[in-house]
Amino acid sequence: MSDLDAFITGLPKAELHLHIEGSLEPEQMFEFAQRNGVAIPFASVEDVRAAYEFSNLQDFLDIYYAGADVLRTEADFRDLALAYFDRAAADGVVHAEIFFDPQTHTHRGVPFGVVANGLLAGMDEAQRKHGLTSKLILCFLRHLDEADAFRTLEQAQPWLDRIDGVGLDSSEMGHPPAKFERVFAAAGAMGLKRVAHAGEEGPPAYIHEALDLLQVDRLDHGNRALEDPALVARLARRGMTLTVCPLSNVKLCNVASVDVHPIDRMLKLGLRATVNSDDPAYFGGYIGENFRAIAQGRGLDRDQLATLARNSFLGSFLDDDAVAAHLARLDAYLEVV
Ligand code: HPA
Ligand SMILES: [Zn+2]
Repeated sequence: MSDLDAFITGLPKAELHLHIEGSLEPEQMFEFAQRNGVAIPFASVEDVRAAYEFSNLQDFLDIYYAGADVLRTEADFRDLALAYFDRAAADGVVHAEIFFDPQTHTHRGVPFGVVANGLLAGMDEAQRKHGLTSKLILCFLRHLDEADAFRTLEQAQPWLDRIDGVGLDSSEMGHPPAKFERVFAAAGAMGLKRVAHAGEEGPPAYIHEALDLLQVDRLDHGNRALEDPALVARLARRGMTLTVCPLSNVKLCNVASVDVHPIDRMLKLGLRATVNSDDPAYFGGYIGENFRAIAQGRGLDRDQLATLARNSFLGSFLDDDAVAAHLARLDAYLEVV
């Protein structure tokens, strides 16, 4: 391992943009398919990996929703979550705020509680096993309508003490944040944090809507804000956290390569950017790989990498004392390396 690899791995960090269904590795897809008696349209793990060539978000989503069909039982969701936390812990993640897509499961007959209880069991186990803390964010699928999102929020009621926020994901183009203004207001009134994918493929106007209509506490991706200087200034002034996902941006053809990724431009513009893995099983790497890819591609130095890690704690939904404790641990690490 090079010095830089070791520095990145040891850097305490939080992951703020991770779809747990997107951590389903091909090997696990076969394992779950077999134990649940589910047929999958692939002959081998290599076949699955070969299918992961995407030219846009929708290409990926089609295969991602198909893959999720092997997830049936509480044990599946627990094992899925724990496998992610094992990898995250090995990459120096000490806190993770993970997304789940309940509608992907309830629409095929898997009850909300099976999903939530399984994930929560995995989260509890990760805390015992690794000391890794986590929070759960319920994402509404934006290609479905708002009434469906309201039904999902209703189904979540018994678990709201263990769910920290709501998010908005799936096909962005043609499904602007405005479509979900009322359900986000309802979630906010319940005390839930609010985040939304915006500006991944969609225009800067969608980011304005996420801020103005959804009142988001954090912005997922946000890359296309760079096209709108007034928006950049607004985000910087507010200290809005952007959960940037470099390998995802490249795999979904939103950025040509990590060599031209705008992560350092975002930092220079005063944006509170963070590095995250999005759907690591599909996009070629977990958070450590994302850090390494941009460090190499953009020649980031240790100070810039440390800023990205610091931003991950500042942008988390942890309370002030916990954030201060993580920042102190990060500073202590930077003192000794
Ligand atoms: O990268 C993504 N973008 C939008 N929706 C998603 N759902 C899973 N991953 C993604
Ligand atoms: Zn995402």
